[in-house]
Amino acid sequence: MPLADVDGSDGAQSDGGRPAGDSGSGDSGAVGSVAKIRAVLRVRDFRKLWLSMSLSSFGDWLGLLAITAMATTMVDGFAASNFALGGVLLFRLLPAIVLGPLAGAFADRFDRRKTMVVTDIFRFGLFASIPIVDNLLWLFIAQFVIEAFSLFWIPAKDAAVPNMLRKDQLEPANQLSLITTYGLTPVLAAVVFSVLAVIGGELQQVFPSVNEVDLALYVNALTFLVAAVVIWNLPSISGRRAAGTVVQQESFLGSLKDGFSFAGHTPLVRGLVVGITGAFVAAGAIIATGRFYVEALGGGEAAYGLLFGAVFVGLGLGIAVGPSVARDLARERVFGVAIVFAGTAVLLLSGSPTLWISLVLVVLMGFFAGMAYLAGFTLLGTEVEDEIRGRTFAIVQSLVRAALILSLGVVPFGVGLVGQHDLDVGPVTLAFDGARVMLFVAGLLAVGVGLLAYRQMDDGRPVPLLADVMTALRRDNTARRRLAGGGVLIAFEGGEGAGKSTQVRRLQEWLTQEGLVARATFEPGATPPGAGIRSIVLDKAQVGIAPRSEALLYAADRAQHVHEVLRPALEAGEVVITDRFVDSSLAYQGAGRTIPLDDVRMLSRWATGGMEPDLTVLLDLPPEVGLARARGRATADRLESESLEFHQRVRRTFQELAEADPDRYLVLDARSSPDEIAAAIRVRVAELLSGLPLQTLGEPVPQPRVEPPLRHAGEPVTTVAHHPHAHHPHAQTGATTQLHP
Ligand SMILES: Nc1ncnc2c1ncn2[C@@H]1O[C@H](COP(=O)(O)OP(=O)(O)OP(=O)(O)O)[C@@H](O)[C@H]1O
Ligand SMILES: Cc1cn([C@H]2C[C@H](O)[C@@H](COP(=O)(O)O)O2)c(=O)[nH]c1=O
Repeated sequence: MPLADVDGSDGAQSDGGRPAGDSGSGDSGAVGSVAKIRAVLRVRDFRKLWLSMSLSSFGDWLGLLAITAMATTMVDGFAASNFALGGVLLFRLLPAIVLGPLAGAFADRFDRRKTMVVTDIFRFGLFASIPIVDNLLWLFIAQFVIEAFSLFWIPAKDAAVPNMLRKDQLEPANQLSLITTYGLTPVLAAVVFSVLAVIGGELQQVFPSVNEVDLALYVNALTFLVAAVVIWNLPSISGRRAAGTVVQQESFLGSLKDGFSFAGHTPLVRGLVVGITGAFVAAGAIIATGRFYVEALGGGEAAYGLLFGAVFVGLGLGIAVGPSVARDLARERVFGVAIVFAGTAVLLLSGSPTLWISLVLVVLMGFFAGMAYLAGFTLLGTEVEDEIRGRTFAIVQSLVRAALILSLGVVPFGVGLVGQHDLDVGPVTLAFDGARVMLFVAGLLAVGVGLLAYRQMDDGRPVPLLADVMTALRRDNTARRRLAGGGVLIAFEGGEGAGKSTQVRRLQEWLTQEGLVARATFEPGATPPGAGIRSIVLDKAQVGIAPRSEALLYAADRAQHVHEVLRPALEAGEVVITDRFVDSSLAYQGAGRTIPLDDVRMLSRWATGGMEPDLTVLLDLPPEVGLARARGRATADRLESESLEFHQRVRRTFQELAEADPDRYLVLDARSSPDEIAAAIRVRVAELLSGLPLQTLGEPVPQPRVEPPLRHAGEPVTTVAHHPHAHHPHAQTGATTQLHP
């Protein structure tokens, strides 16, 4: 995959790219949509493509305004101008049904950059020819051919974008494209069209044959020429095709068939196709019933305009803020759920008694539709392989247009067929009409396809939807990991000599006896680079380490620990017990060394990618007692040698952290006997693990007692019992049954 040129710090496609909605850890939620879009725009090739795309989109809207104006003025009479207008729209939508899939196969087979440049040049010529030929028939033909060329351009572009960006950048990139295409450029085109109307009047005095419509069409034509030049200079659009690495063995028809077969047999794509098509049938029904519906509510032109505008307000909001609302929820789920909600809004709309309620429902409907469209579009980019992406996009685009034509054509008949009726229900008389009935049917259809899409795409996720939504809304990544079958992280914290190592070892032994895969580990020093860091930070001879350097050293050890030990083990569904984690940095470097706590927190969050323990056991002990225990064990290291006040600040901070989040902490008096402490820990851990899908040892496997790396001379300590990537021959995943504390 080619690397696009990046001006800023953001990389292009890399293996580290994570699909939108992937519930992997990370702090992505904290990054606002605007920042993400800015980051996407720093990718130079994408920025150029986006600019040229925006220009073409602006031209397209301007062209549509000009063409519709031209068509209606070319004929006389109300009926004829309506026919001309309908003809323009029909000739715009029609080619998609026939040519769409062919265009997709073309995009997958041929160099996408060349396809886009050639189609742009043709569109330039055709748009420029309309005012020159100045004839309604040619207008229809040109319109048809232009649309046909657009059909080759769109899948080539849609399929090329994922090659320019990382997977996690696709959603903001789609947000940007959709907002530009359906929000900014139509408004700009309308403004420019009005300006051209003024200029056109002036110009006509000099060139009588040129009016504002001609001018708009020439400007439009020019935008395609400029886009062709820009795209020609973007080789990354071609992807691997440019390097000639794609060997086409099958025939054109064969690849076309493959496209349909892929869309029909891949549950995710099938779900997307069903959902998007059904949603557009419903959307068509809403457009087709709009006028009748408003009339039935007693509204006129202004009310219709308001309702129409409300759809776009909703759509825009759904696209702009939808991802922030959905947060970490898998986009496969967002898609189906959003369509169901949009359908429900339409169902309610069919029974709405007043225009104001209808307006609110229409905004809501648009909002969920926008969310669904963005999620679906992003999934097509992230989940469909480059080789087949063009065809998949094309099939969806064709079906969307076919769905619109179908419902725009059929629904008005339905409205007429039902007519207007009064229904006597006891003492009340209910008025119902064709528009409401059609809306009701459209709503039902949307809910149905939403559910169908959800079922197709949910693909056996272990997490119930409600729990998934709740944890996503709470931004609780830890709970999300646990729910998704990831392991459980338990941290032990406390001052020197509190008994952490002792309890970590005992807990690991008990869990293993209970048949779970449990791993004990520690900070600092559980990885080879970490061991080097440990020897530096604990070495009393290192007298000049600055507080910030010390914080960075511990953070570096932690980042490696997460990368090499914690994350792989958690992803494998293990119970991981760590002797010290982030809180130690907050207590020692934050309170002890007096670095602002927020700085230490930020550093740790960066190092861990946002990982948090599911449970922290704090063994609380007056420092003088702990230090005495520790000193009885070995000579004091660099931190143990700090003053009593230092260790008191450390203790106080541990206590404050626990007080701030009582649900996540178990605070125990470390002066109790080891047995009492171990028993209390077991009760709490049994509660935490109950029912979770964790790695279990298929049959009892005697745990190897690997001798720990030396932490304190002569001290038996907890160890990484298994190599992080070691395979447990008997391990399997299953819901944890009752543990026996
Ligand atoms: N509950 C307890 N009561 C009395 N002594 C204990 C208790 N738990 C552990 N000890 C003893 O205290 C000493 C320190 O224990 P341990 O190494 O488990 O503590 P630690 O918190 O891991 O210490 P450090 O943070 O300094 O590594 C050991 O000699 C251990 O036997
Ligand atoms: C993780 C971590 C540790 N420390 C300190 C705390 C202890 O004094 C030593 C580790 O020694 P142990 O015997 O293995 O507990 O390091 C720290 O200051 N900051 C941290 O983030």
